[in-house]
Amino acid sequence: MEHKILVVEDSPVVLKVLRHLLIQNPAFLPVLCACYEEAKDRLEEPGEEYFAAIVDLNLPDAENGEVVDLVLSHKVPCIVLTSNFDDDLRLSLLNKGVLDYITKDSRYSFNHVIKVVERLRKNQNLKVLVAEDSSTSRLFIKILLEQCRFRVVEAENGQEALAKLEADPEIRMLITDHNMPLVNGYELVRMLRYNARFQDLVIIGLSAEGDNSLSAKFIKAGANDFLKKPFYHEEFHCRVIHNLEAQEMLETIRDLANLDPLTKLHNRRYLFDEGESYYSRAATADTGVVSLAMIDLDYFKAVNDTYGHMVGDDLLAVIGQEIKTAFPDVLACRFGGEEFCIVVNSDYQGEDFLVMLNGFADQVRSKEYTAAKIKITCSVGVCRQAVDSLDEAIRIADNNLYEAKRLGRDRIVSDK
Ligand SMILES: Nc1nc2c(ncn2[C@@H]2O[C@H](COP(=O)(O)OP(=O)(O)OP(=O)(O)O)[C@@H](O)[C@H]2O)c(=O)[nH]1
Repeated sequence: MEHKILVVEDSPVVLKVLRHLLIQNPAFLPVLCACYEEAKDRLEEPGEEYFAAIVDLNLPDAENGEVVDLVLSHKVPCIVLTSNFDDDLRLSLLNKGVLDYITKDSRYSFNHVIKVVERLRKNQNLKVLVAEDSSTSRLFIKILLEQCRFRVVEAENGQEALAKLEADPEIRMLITDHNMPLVNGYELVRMLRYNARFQDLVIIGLSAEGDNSLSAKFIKAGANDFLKKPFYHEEFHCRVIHNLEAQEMLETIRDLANLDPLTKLHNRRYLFDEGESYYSRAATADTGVVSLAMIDLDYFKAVNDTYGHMVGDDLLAVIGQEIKTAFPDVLACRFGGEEFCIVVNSDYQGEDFLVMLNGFADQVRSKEYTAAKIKITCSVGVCRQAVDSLDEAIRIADNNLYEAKRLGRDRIVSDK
């Protein structure tokens, strides 16, 4: 969906620069206005919705920042880009609810503005939970977050917060007060950090003024950051965004380390890191036998030779997707080349793993893939017996895969 960005600026050069930077992102459609009246007409046009506005304070027909009130009265997030830095003016603008106040002191200022708009676009897909028993405080934080286009969920106490986090995996950030009934903020953070599911949740604690030990306690329990109340909303925005961006960067690095870039399945390294725990758990916790399958595409070299390496890549990517769809929530990885590996617990989806593998092989055989309409089959080797380690399971499945190839391909060979 395209987002209209209103730009109100009397300098044609600045308008041109902002337009150029905004259109680099196809999600943005800049709407340029050279004066207050033009902006007013645009905003009042029926059915027009603006995602954000970038405004200059000094316009030929409105010299004292009137455009800010105009934009805010239409409930459009407003970013001020101005040539004069003035502390009092900055404070008064931030109090009005301006999202950011950026001075045109270098060419980096323009990039900063674009970064703010891009952040807003990402925020609209992110849910933030505010856990706070005071409704006034909760509403204040909710308004601050909604200004940044976050989707906000509320909880009145720690227990409700926990229930909402359990029920809604889309919540990416928790902002929690400490003094709450049932479960307090500090206990809530401790509980969450003991649960692997919430490792990636960004947590910001709120501590009351004068309670110096609480902020440290929050951090020790696993919060990413804390804010002392009362806080200035510029600091609030900065901390929220910085912590979110740090977490996003961490996830990107983790993806780069663990995912195969072509198929988006896990890579071999991840299989060896995680797969062993399936077998150790099965041995110690009596969770049933783990099954492992090696899936190898047949005569894949011929695909490369006939259609070229790029088409071969496309085919591998689409087969990766097929595996993801056919076996959701399993440990599935690209083992190497045109070979894939799947590890499942015995209770996986309550279905027989061999039946599922047969269904998958039937589906691959019946389809035509890529623009070149390629027909392909796969051979599968399976290990379903109880073994002590991942290495042992791979060795058995690999032998069975070799046997499937030897018997003519397009088949599944399993040890039981
Ligand atoms: N396009 C593409 N090809 C790859 C990639 N990785 C490995 N291959 C090719 O996969 C082919 C595998 O060939 P072989 O090991 O002979 O296997 P095959 O042709 O599938 O024959 P069988 O396995 O015996 O049925 C080779 O041509 C590799 O170059 C990749 O990332 N992209």
